Amino acid sequence: MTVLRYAYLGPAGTFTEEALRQVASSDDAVYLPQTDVGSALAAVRSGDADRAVVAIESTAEGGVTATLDSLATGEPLVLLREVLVPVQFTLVAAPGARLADVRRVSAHPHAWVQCRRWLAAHVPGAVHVPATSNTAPAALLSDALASGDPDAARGLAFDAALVPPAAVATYGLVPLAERVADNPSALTRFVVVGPPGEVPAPTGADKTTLVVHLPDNEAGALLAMLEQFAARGVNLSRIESRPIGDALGRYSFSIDAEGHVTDERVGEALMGLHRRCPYVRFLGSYPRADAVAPLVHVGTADADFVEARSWLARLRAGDVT
Ligand SMILES: O=C(O)C(=O)C[C@]1(C(=O)O)C=C[C@@H](O)C=C1
Repeated sequence: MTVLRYAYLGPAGTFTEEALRQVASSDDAVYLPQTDVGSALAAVRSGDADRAVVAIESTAEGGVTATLDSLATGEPLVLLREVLVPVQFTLVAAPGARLADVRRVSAHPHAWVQCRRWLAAHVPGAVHVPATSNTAPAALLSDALASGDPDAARGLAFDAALVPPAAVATYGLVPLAERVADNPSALTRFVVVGPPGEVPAPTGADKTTLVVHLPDNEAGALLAMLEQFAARGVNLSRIESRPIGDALGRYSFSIDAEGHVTDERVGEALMGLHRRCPYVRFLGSYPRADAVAPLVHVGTADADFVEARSWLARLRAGDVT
């Protein structure tokens, strides 16, 4: 059995690691924690890892821009699978700390956004100390407590940290508050990313992710791009614009479409994009985590496209009956 190496946002205990556990147990795979999403994807590009697991979208923030931007440029990578993880936090601090004394809270920027209202209500005026991941401050606090120096924890840049509930035990920390979240149903969507070369087989409930640039200075170019999907009955579940970065006003569209590249309607939409748009990057077709099959509208099933193509072939052969 090939043991795959997975790069992901560490240190241990992140939600990303929770997503990775749904994909491969640490008994059957090598876990390679990284300091950021860009490094996890770079490890796949350089061949130091076989796969990366990265957050791509959350109910709080929408697209994870570090992931979207890294996938949109550079050596091509493809998405192989998606995984959903419910997200709630535990506020941790050194033993003996009181919620009323918390002035500085360390948190990943996405965690901060997901808990903003809770923080305003329970630690009003607390300053955000940004962290590179949800467990980076947990590791710092744990090291400070383990050092045996009673002043080490006081010397940290924060009084408390928002961490994934599972990280509390991993780092031997004390919870100050649990189930911290503005939205108790918050979800983060993660993707498993690999080098190009394989497209997961269609399941009937799939997603296709694309990066599309529009022609410059063309009125209605965005509408024309969207029509490629609409005319073929392809529903979009996410579309967002990201700056291309070379000039103001130039944007790249990151798109999740329902369906698989082998579906006729998705294939036809892709051909339309290829004809109309200056740049289309295919980031893969993979099974939907919720396994919900798309609604197929009248005239957009595979058989409808096949039949329409043979009708056209008959017309071209002079058969107009
Ligand atoms: O995986 C983690 O724990 C992270 O720190 C990253 C991340 C993210 O990038 O969105 C993951 C889940 C939460 O939405 C907040 C932060």
